[in-house]
This record gives sequence, C-alpha cells and structure tokens, in this order.
Amino acid sequence: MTASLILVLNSGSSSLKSSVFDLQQNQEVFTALAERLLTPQAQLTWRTPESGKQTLDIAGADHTAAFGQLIAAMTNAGLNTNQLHAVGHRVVHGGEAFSASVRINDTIMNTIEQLAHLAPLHNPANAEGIRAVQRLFPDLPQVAVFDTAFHQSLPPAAYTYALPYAYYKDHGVRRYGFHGTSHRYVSAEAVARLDLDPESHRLITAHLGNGCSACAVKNGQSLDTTMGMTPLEGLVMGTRCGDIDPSLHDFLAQRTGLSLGEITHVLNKESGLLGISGLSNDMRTLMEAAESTSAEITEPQRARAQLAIDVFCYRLAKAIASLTVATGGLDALVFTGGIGENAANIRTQVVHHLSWLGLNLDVTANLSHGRDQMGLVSTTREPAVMVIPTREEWLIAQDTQRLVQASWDH
Ligand SMILES: Nc1ncnc2c1ncn2[C@@H]1O[C@H](COP(=O)(O)OP(=O)(O)O)[C@@H](O)[C@H]1O
Ligand SMILES: CC(=O)OP(=O)(O)O
Ligand SMILES: [Mg+2]
Repeated sequence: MTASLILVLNSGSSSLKSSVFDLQQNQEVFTALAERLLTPQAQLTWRTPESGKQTLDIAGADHTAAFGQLIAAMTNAGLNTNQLHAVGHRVVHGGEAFSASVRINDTIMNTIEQLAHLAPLHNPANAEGIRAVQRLFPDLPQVAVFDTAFHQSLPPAAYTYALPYAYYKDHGVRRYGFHGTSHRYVSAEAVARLDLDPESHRLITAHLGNGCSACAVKNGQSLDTTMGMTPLEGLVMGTRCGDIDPSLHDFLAQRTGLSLGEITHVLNKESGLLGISGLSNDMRTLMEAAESTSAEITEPQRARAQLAIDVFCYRLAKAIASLTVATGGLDALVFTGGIGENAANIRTQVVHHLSWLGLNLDVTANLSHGRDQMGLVSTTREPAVMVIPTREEWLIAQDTQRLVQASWDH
C-alpha cells in the first residue's frame, strides 16, 4: 500500500491544531487540538469519524511533547504513521520572501526563523512545529503554507504605510495581510460556484473567526486586505482592537503607567469584543447575552454586549465598502469563519449597512446559512452574498500534496 495520508499542523503560541487527510479518499480521517500548552491545564482533544471526541490531560506539555502525544493518539485511533506521506504547516508570516507555498529545507527554515521579528507570537511556534516533525519523522517531506502569501499581490499603494520610507527599506515595515489561505480558498470557491470568469471578477471575502480580516480579490488576486504588518490591524476581533489611533500607546502609557509591552498585550488580548462587552470574546455568547431576558444578565451587561456587536458590524461594513475601492465594483461578498458561517444576525446587520451597494439578503436562505443551496444567501446573484465554509487545513493538504508530487516528478 502506498503512503497516502497528509498531516497538517497549525502551531499557535499556546496551541497545536492538527488534521490528517486521506487525499485518495478525499476524507479528513483525524483531527486534534492541543491547547493551553506550557500550563498545568494543557489538554489534548481529538476525534476520528468513528471514535467521537476524546480528551487527554497533558499538563505542562510544550509543542514537542504535545506533538508526541498527538502522534500516540493518532496511532491509538488506528492510523498507521507509516502511511504518512508528507506534512503541511500553516506558517503565519512569510514576509516578502514567499508568494506561494514551498517545500521546507534548511534555507527555508532559516528564512522562517529570520522573519520571527515580524510575527513574534506566531513564527517561533510554527518553526518549533516543523522541528518537532523533523525529530520524529526525519524522512517525511514538509511544506510551509504562509498566511501572507496570497496577499503578496498587493500593490505598493495598498501596502505602504505613510511613514518615513526607510522603515520599510530597513525594517520591513509594511502591510502584509493574513488569513491568506482562507481568502484564497473561499474566493476560488465563490468563482467556481457562481461560474464567474476566472480572469474577470470582483469579490470581497470576510474571514470572521477569533481573528477577523476582509480581503479585496480581483481576478484571482488579493489587491487589499484589512490586516497589516501584524494581525492586529483592521477589523474588530475577539480580543484584538483592530484599527485605532496610533497615538494611543503614548497616551495610555502616560495615563496608566503601563509599559509599551503591557499596552500591546491589552490591544491584542483584552480588547475587541471582549474589551467592549466586558463579558466574552465569543460572538455566540454575546449574541445570546444581547437577546437575553434572563435576570442573570443585567441591563448594562446586555447593552454592552449589543454595543460590542454593533461596533463589530459597523466597522466590518465600513471596511468592506472601502475595499470596493480596490475591486472597482462587487460581484460577490463572501462570509466565512466561525462567525461568518454561523451568525445570521451579524450578516443581516452588515449587509443592512451595505444595502446601497445593491446587496439584499434572502431571509430564509440566510437563516439556514445557505447550507441547502450553493451558499447563496442574497435575493440576487449580481451582486451575490454567499456563505462558504473555509477549509484552510484542506487547502494546506492540497498544496502539500502538489509540492511533494512536483519534487518527485523532477
Ligand atoms: N452559531 C454561532 N453563532 C454565532 N457565532 C458563532 C457560532 N458558532 C461559532 N461562532 C463564533 O465563531 C468564532 C470562532 O470562530 P472560529 O473560526 O472557530 O475561530 P478560529 O479563528 O479560532 O478558528 C467565535 O466568536 C464563536 O462564538
Ligand atoms: C493571523 C491570525 O490572526 O490568525 P488567527 O485568526 O488564527 O489568530
Ligand atoms: Mg478556524
């Protein structure tokens, strides 16, 4: 039997997400999440189509230990690691070095490590995941799929900050954009489903998960996006503030005595939906609180949850409208990510702000999240509003398979 499984790893600063695909069967055969790494609460959960969800306490585990436990869980679940064919990694920052996925070698590893200054929360963990695989499976080919790669087509007018130009030349200070794998997948899917001309279309894709970004896609290329040099810029997110006045650091440092590092932490981890609501970073919790009539939620709490939702939707609509400057029109708006795929009320509020663009929701299709159709949730196809579930891991597996195959063919 030939090896046919592709392992996909997404290493975060304190988590390790993984999927295994059998591409011959076009099936996801294993999925796992190790979270709260390096804390006493570290735990590994995994599932296979047959086994349902299982959990293991891995208190104190780092990425390497978690990876070992994950491979043990895979084996216990009945998967044979000899069947692994290649490993694909989500790597968050590829800087200007990568505009496509690449097969990993020592030079590529060095470049990923050198880019750590641009993504200190993400790239070191990504590199650690690659090394953990190298140690356990030295012969397996590995591929890096960069969040930034799809956005390397941004023109200078979209990626240049209005700062002294030397910061770009000397330090790489520019807008890069993230979630590129998701924007690439859902935009290609929208073009196929709507039967648009691959050479001539104008889309806005909104990836709304814990991190959120929107992207202007014209003729298959990303022309602008809301995230910038880091994933902090742009939309309101679960715990990230998105766009703010850059003079805020200085103001807060003077008023509160917090250090620059502490303020950056507040903007990344204590802001966004969580910061405004004071309740949760989770959109579902906020939607429930905003609708709640129970005495457990006080009126001020309810109002703050609603305010967080209103700011989220208003800022998203404003960003979508501004991205149409890059596309010069709109054939389709695509929602994806946990919020985009599941929160009908959020789509309603955002599309309502944009009705002047000719966008109109079909109430029934929107309530069923477009699941019984091609993902269309608007009354018209021109322009269309769509819900397309993202498949970042699947696209990473596809790129991995393609690159490993290509290097054997040469
Ligand atoms: N049914 C739902 N209604 C509203 N929000 C939802 C629903 N399901 C998931 N979400 C929201 O999706 C977000 C998580 O998105 P997800 O794409 O899973 O995150 P990640 O970026 O971590 O992959 C959370 O805010 C969660 O509340
Ligand atoms: C880059 C980024 O913001 O990723 P995530 O949404 O997974 O946090
Ligand atoms: Mg996700």
